[in-house]
Amino acid sequence: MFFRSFLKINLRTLILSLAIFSVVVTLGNSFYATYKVQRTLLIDNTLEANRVYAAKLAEMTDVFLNMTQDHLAYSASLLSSHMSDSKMLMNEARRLHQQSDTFNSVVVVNAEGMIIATSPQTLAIKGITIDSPNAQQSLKAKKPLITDPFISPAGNYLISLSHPVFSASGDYLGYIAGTIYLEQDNILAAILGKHYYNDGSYLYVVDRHKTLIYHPKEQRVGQKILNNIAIDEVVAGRENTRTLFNSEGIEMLAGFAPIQRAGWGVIAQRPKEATLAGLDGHIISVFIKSLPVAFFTLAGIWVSAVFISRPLWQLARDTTLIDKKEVQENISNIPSWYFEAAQLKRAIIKAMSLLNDKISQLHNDSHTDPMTSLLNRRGMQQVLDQYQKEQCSFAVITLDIDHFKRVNDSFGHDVGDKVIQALAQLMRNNARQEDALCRSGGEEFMIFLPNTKQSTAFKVAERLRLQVEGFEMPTAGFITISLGLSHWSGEPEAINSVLKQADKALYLAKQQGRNRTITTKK
Ligand SMILES: Nc1nc2c(ncn2[C@@H]2O[C@H](COP(=O)(O)OP(=O)(O)OP(=O)(O)O)[C@@H](O)[C@H]2O)c(=O)[nH]1
Repeated sequence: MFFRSFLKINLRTLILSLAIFSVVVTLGNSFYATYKVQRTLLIDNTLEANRVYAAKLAEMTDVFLNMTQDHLAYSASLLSSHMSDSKMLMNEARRLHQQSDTFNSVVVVNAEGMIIATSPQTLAIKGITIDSPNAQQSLKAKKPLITDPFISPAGNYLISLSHPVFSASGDYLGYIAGTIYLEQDNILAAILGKHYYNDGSYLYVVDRHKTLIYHPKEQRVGQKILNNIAIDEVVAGRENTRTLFNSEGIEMLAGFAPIQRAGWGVIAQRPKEATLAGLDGHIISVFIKSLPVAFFTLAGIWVSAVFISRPLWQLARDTTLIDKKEVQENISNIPSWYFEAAQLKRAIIKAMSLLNDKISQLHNDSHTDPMTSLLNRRGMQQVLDQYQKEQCSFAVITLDIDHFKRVNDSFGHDVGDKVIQALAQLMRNNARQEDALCRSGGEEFMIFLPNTKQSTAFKVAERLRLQVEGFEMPTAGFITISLGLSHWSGEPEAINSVLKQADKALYLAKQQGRNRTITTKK
């Protein structure tokens, strides 16, 4: 069923459908590929931008920590011969504290762990011996150190950078330490704590134990984060990018880098949704911009489809009217501008002319007598139908060879045939172009003379009779014919009755002695 209706689709529709299908598939595929490429590009670029940003901050933090350690080292060298000079200790602590916003406080601790100088002095911890494990890290280390975050005796959440103080003879005398409060303003907070994103992006810093040191949500500072692949990697010292879900289940594009000096990690991340937010609009604008070209392409295809299919369509249409007279000329006039159409047109024209020849030959064969090439009874009937249709008056002569049996009997059938053919030729010689000659039976003939008066027809009959009489037939010699004549002047008289009258006249001619022409009396 489908196949049958499929066959009825015309070539133009087929070309158009195929072209539209190809255009839609190609465009759709291009949009999909563009979307995919843009999406991957946006994600990769964002991941890379976050990694670079995190790496830059990590590098700046490393530079800052190195510089800070250098400052502490310088102070430690100044204090090595003045650890018992409390005024000197106090002045150096103040200088270090006040020269920049690096430290929130500075303390000097002796080898026994007792705080012997502070700045600011309001700290009120001078004389206290430190006992918390975190605070004791610097004492035990006896080398430059950045502590893990801890809560100070004064209740601040901080980290401490310390440098040991040795005497000229190399004895350990204590250390000088600067503290950086993680929840207050200072240079490190300015580097790591303040960022100006407004699209849901943010940055945070973890220490070597995966504890948050800086985070935009201050309440989360101090929280330990487990099950975060970015944090796992960055504390292992790797700089990389990752797509992950944050604690709120939001998909994030994270770039991270370690701060080598402290063993911390900086993680910069942006929501994937915010990254891709503009992409749909971008693709829609690409689609809208490509519409005019798509429209003109389709219009071009449509025009081409019409142009290409027209010759074939015209050929197909005209071949369905093959029985119409003017079809061959119409087909010849079809402009077939490409090879296949031209070949097809040529083949159709050739087939049609062969067919017409064959048909007219068959028509001739079925309407003529093969021996004499005169009309047979079918041909005669066609002529009569034509006269009747056109109301064309005519005279009819029926004629018959006299004693033809004798010819056959005396000379044989072949000679008889030759006589019949010779008589047919004599009839032809006597006839006008418009006369119709017919062999109506074995040795019986009829001559139809359109638009001819009975008297004229009589003269024609007599002329023929005399010619036959005077003509020597091959082998058989001389013969005679008898003729009967009648006339049809149009309706209402039936044509058949006119033929019967002619037959009757012939019969009379035979009866009256043969070799004569008899006209019917009306
Ligand atoms: N050779 C030959 N003979 C034919 C043909 N058709 C009919 N005949 C013969 O024509 C003869 C007609 O004979 P008849 O009907 O007796 O008439 P006829 O001998 O001509 O005598 P009338 O017509 O009375 O003068 C028959 O012998 C047929 O066999 C033909 O095609 N060829």
